Amino acid sequence: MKIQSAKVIVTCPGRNFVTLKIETDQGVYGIGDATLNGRELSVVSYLEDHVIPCLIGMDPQRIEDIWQYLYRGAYWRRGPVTMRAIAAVDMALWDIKAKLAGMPLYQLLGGRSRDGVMVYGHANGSDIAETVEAVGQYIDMGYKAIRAQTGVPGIKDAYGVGRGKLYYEPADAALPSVTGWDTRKALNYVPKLFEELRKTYGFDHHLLHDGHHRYTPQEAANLGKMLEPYQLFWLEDCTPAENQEAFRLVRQHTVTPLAVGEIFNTIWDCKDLIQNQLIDYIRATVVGAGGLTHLRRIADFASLYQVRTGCHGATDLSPVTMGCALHFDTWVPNFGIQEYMRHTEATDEVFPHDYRFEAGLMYCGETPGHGVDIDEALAQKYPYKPAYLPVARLEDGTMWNW
Ligand SMILES: O=C(O)[C@@H](O)[C@@H](O)[C@H](O)[C@H](O)CO
Ligand SMILES: [Mg+2]
Repeated sequence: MKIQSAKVIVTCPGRNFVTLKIETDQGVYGIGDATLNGRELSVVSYLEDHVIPCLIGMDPQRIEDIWQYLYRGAYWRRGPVTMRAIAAVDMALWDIKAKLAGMPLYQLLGGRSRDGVMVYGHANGSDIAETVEAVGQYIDMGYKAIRAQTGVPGIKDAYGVGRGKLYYEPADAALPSVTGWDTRKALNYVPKLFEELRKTYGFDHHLLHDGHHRYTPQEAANLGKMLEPYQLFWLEDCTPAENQEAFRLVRQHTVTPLAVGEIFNTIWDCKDLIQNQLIDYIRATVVGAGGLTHLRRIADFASLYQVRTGCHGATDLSPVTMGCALHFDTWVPNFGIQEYMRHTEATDEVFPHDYRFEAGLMYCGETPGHGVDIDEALAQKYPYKPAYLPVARLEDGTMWNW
């Protein structure tokens, strides 16, 4: 069997997605997600100019060998662009292999470890009252776990506050919009949100919060400590993680569970965090960390240290990634939770899929492959539209972490 052709499909049903389609000489094809929010076209070029020419004629069943070829053969290893391109190839090849085997992907990974996969949704509001109400709506929808993000008085466009209740899209402008940040104001406000949430809804639901890289290690430790009475499921991205050692300071001061990793692209970004038990959940994803082939290596390494998975699942990860993630989540023994930001109806029409949400859990389908396809004719109707993530500045104008 040979890879006969491959193409990149860029579509923008409300937000941009980059999809790789690999076709074999025996008529079976597979698709993979290559979306890098705000830098999409860099991955399009990486795939079209530097990967696809190498793939033609290769045996698509040699998933591992092709992964090693693309990783080692690039010479310039790692990074979000390279690893997303490798991920797209990897997802497409696993899709092909599962179709050839006539099996849903989770069977090839090792079969079911659970029926349903617990997911969490994104509740947000401009202030505590609105956010409390939004969390109630997610509870009413059946979610067992809810991430809560609130606007903060005195902060312009604080992170995580969307313009709608169910759909939240951070890439909101043709050039980066400027948002504000003030840690002191956030530290004085965020704990009050969770105090109110626990007072209103009790402790039967998991609550999560995303620090979105905004705090220094000492500030993150302070926040984690202040949140302890509210028993969060996790505090995510509490401080930038390039310096993995920074989490040791946070860990020393709080037992609030820590999650990190949505921007990680290989095991090397999280090896020290995991082996030193500095985190509780690893957020790396199928699309961000080189596909299923590498993500399961990260998960297996994490299982040695009782670190569980908590894959990122924002709207900028396409339904193809969500489909693959749910097969991974159905198999992975050290599963923690899966993020689930619903895609819009327009997106779901471009990417027909067999996964479903029911009573706070998600279920991958039984279709051979990862269960997601792309409607190419419909995809063509939504041309690429430049969109950037915002940037964040402190009140004195200092560039900060968005
Ligand atoms: O945890 C999350 O869902 C966020 O960190 C993401 O929404 C993130 O802001 C986006 O994926 C960035 O594109
Ligand atoms: Mg996050």
